[in-house]
Amino acid sequence: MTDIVPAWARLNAEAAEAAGLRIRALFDADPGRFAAFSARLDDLLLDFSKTHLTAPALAALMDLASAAGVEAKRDAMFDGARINTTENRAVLHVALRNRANRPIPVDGVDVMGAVNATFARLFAFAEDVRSGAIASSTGAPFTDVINIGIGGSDLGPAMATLALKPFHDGPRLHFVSNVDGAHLADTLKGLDPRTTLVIVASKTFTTIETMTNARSARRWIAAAVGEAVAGAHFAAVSTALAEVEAFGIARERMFGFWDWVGGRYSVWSAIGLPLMIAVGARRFEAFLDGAHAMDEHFRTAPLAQNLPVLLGLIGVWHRNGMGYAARAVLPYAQRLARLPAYLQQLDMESNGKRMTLSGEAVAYATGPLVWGEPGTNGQHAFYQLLHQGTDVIPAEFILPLEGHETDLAEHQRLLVANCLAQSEALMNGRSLAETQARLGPAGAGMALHRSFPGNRPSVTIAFRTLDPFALGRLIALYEHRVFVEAAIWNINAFDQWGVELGKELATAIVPMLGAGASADGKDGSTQALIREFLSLNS
Ligand SMILES: O=P(O)(O)OC[C@H]1O[C@H](O)[C@H](O)[C@@H](O)[C@@H]1O
Repeated sequence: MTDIVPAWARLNAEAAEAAGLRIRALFDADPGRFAAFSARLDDLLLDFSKTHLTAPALAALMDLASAAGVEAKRDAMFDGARINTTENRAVLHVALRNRANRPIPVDGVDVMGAVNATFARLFAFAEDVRSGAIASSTGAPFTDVINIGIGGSDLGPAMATLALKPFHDGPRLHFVSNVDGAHLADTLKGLDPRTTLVIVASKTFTTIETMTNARSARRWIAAAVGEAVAGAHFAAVSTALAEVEAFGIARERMFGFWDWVGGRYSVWSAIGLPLMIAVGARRFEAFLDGAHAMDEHFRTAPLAQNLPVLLGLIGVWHRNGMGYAARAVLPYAQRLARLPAYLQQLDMESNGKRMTLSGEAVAYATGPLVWGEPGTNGQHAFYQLLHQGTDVIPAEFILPLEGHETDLAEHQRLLVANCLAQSEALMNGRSLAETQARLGPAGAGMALHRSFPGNRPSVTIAFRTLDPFALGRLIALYEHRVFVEAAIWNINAFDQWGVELGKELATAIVPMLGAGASADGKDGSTQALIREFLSLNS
């Protein structure tokens, strides 16, 4: 293992050199560039040739990975070590898709027994809801399922349910997360409480938004079917049995998971129940199979061909070497519309940290701002800034090559052409001279406005088609990329203390928005905003 300090220094030196290069020139100088700066796992292709990375820079990144102990840290996660040190927990979302049933002991007990038993219950429940064997209190099959949850108890199943729309053959799915009453009200409008199943999904079963929405949904159901049988319309996904029972959901309608599954890593657990109901148990298993394929690849492939390692190193290269503060995630697939939001939680809640694992302030930048929208929509909105703005934002294009709409093949060609055109345009730009030549003398005054600096990096992740297996594999790729970056930054990717302060203050402000409680002691702005609210709501 090399020492980390010289490894960082070497990376920075390589980055300083590479920053002076034109990406396009790297292709001109090396016909083998694509082969050298791409990697694949079956049909999944990671193309990082349209970046400033050079062979010595990649070697420096590999050294950094080794100096940071990425492999040992990875193995510790897969072996069930308590790597989430600030919460003293193991991190074992990989156990949920451990399809080979490799024993994974936590405190000496193999977790796979509990995992498999829980899946057996979940799959039976999901299939019974789909077939109507588990029916509503009226005896009619459930036509609609509402998942009430937030953060990791919403984004995963909501993202995946949309992504796998062509595979839906169960009841309709709806997701309510925001405590804004508009979310619940708009969702309930048009639904029949007599044939609606509500899944209350909360790891802790204390999250204020979820519990508030769940209580209101319960009133809506009970008003239609009666309090005595309202429970037939509920299921719960949680790690907190006592809280679930206190809410009035029967033990047999509760599906558990474990403290070693982080919220943003929980789509593979019982939190995936809505997806199981939408697409069925077999396809959910294919989703797990895809993640397992990526887990095995991450666990065993040499670092230089290891997709999550490479993607993580590219992240470090852009964030630390090149100094870019953001990255755009741009899926060229409308059904991946919620993927950027999902990745925002996965990435920013994991790596938005400023303390090292040993409790010192980090001396380098950590997690970037992650944002995006599907293409081609984004092209007509914010790509202007990507092409001509003053900041360079590396883009990650995600591209399923085959669409499901075979009768709309022309759409797919247009979609793919646009994706390829964008990475080409970002890299090549259009020089002032070329712009002048194209515009001719008449357009001389416009040439500066209409030229493109280019030399803007991007990565393309392409695969055959968006199906359950490919989605599972893609999400696992991103999970492990976040892991690799955290390993190099020496931070804990698995806690989220940064969300607590706001929750605490909100709880204290709630009474101040009702009658009587004093806002004394609050700052002038907060007091004035409270008065503003009270003047309209008293
Ligand atoms: O599942 P729950 O316990 O309701 O938590 C829901 C979400 O809220 C928390 O504040 C965390 O920021 C998230 O990581 C979590 O996924």
